[in-house]
Amino acid sequence: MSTPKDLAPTGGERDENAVISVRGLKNAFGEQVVHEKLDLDVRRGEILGVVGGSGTGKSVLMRSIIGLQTPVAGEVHVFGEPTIGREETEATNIRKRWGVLFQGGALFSTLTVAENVQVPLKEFYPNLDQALMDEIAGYKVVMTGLPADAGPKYPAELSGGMRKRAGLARALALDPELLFLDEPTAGLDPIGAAAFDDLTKALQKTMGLTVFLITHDLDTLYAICDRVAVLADKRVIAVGTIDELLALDHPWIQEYFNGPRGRAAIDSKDRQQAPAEAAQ
Ligand SMILES: Nc1ncnc2c1ncn2[C@@H]1O[C@H](COP(=O)(O)OP(=O)(O)OP(=O)(O)O)[C@@H](O)[C@H]1O
Repeated sequence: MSTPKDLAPTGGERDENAVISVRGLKNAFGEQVVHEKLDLDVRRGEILGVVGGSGTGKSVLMRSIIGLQTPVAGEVHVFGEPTIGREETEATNIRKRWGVLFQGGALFSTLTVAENVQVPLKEFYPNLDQALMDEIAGYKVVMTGLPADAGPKYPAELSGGMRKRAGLARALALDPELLFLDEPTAGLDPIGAAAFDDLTKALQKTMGLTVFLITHDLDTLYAICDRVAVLADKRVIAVGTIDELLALDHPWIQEYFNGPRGRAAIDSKDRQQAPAEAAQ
């Protein structure tokens, strides 16, 4: 077996093809150090799954990348541009190019679905004609698999799965190149979760999206992630395909991927692939 060191991001020069590049990141809350010397590259066009035990700092990492958390030290580049300490106009120009689905959808409860989708449009393009905004919102609602009549509904009138899709519609409002998803399938039933995975994969393919996806969902990792980054010991200890990670001698990685749930996810993937291969 190899060790996590073999797949650990090495820092050093930024990869020119990386959409997100993190070097030497340190985050701390008082005495509690969450990240130390964390390096990570996310390649253009990939779905990168980000996993790690609860409290290892997956959400804090995402918040550092999108500028909601100011790190103690380190550098973050997105689209080749540094994101820390930028002037407001420069930061806005970078922010326009990504969309974020926060845990739970984070919809504004007093706004309808269509109005939620229009929030980023109004923020970044305040002079857009209302009719055009309605048209864009309607298109995004349908694009995420919601019925067209979901637009005028309020979040409280939607199921959990529909709320996630509405959050995704808002994240896609500005046709982003990069999408951040924080535990998108948490709380969904297995069929709803699989459908959301399919939607994410389809969007990645059709829009050429790069996706940074935090998840605990092993089925999601197997179904749609090109590579997986593992957070432990305050940094990314390894990043690679699941097969590459499975070959690593690390207790958490072995327990996570080779434990009962990991094996069930492999079985489920094998069952899904078998009919397709038999049909060939
Ligand atoms: N604003 C904050 N103030 C103080 N501590 C924080 C803050 N945000 C996060 N933390 C702490 O940082 C650590 C990492 O939190 P984070 O939410 O990133 O974990 P996570 O890996 O996403 O966990 P989970 O899988 O449970 O969602 C936790 O110990 C958390 O309590």
